[in-house]
Amino acid sequence: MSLNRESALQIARVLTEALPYIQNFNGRTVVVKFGGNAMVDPQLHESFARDVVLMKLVGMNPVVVHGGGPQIGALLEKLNIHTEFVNGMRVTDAQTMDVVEMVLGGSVNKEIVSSISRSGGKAIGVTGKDGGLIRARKLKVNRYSPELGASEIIDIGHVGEVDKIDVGVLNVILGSDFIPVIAPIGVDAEGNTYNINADLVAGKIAQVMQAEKLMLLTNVAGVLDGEGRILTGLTTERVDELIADGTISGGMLPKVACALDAVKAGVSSAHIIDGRVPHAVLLEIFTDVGIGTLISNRRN
Ligand SMILES: Nc1ncnc2c1ncn2[C@@H]1O[C@H](COP(=O)(O)OP(=O)(O)O)[C@@H](O)[C@H]1O
Ligand SMILES: CC(=O)N[C@@H](CCC(=O)OP(=O)(O)O)C(=O)O
Repeated sequence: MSLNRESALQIARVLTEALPYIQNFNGRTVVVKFGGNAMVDPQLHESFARDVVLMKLVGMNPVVVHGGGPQIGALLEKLNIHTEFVNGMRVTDAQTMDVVEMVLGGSVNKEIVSSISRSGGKAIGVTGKDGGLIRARKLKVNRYSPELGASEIIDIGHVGEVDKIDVGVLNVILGSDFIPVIAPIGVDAEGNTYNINADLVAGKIAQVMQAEKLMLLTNVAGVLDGEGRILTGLTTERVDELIADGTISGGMLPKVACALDAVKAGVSSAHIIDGRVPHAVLLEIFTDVGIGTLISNRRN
């Protein structure tokens, strides 16, 4: 390949721009949540895997947590099983739980492991059941009832929240130089299985690992305001306002909540980024280009 001087300098500029980031992030943990929507496109899948492998090769510790909502939805539809969401969480009866476990712990998890391997990396795929990685408890969901004129706690079945993460399991995987790829399924002390929103798992793992960054890849440009404009930075106060006035709703609720919890608990920064942009992870980590919403713990 022959390059003219201008193009060669441009490439060199981009590479040198990455240098301080490579130095700062050396040995640091970065938790990346790969959403089910971004996985649907094979090219995005491939570019995501390459970004993660590159992070590992330059000395970072990427930890991948994945979703799979659309993939679960597709199998439920094939099986003629009705599904619905409350506050961004899938109502999960016993039959749905079986499908969730099959899809998240099976095809989705293994597809990510094999794309990382095709890109030259080494990954180990686990669910939260493996090694007792994710101890879960049943999630209590509050929903406003117009009939009662107040909020009520409703039962949405086998949906969990993280009770405890066993960091030892992650350290064994990371210590052997593998990239952990984690499906968001947990288990309680009695052995009951729970479906956990992947954003919540990513946020908790970032907290217990005291990660440098939590990155939540999604299918929108970031958190949007009422006019559809991207909000590049969000503070605790602003988030509260946007939830109260209904601007942040549905699947964005758990994302924003866990990003805030993570930064409050010591994670240096949390980002909600556009997973539809090829190499979104790479751009966020190694360049000055901002491609989503940065959530910080600052109060104005
Ligand atoms: N203020 C907001 N800004 C952006 N997206 C929002 C907002 N409020 C609700 N959403 C919805 O949240 C969705 C992202 O959540 P979700 O579908 O669960 O994504 P993922 O599969 O990536 O976890 C967006 O596609 C959008 O429909
Ligand atoms: C409780 C709950 O809602 N669990 C999610 C788990 C998968 C997930 O979070 O997938 P995405 O990140 O692709 O949305 C679900 O059943 O869809």
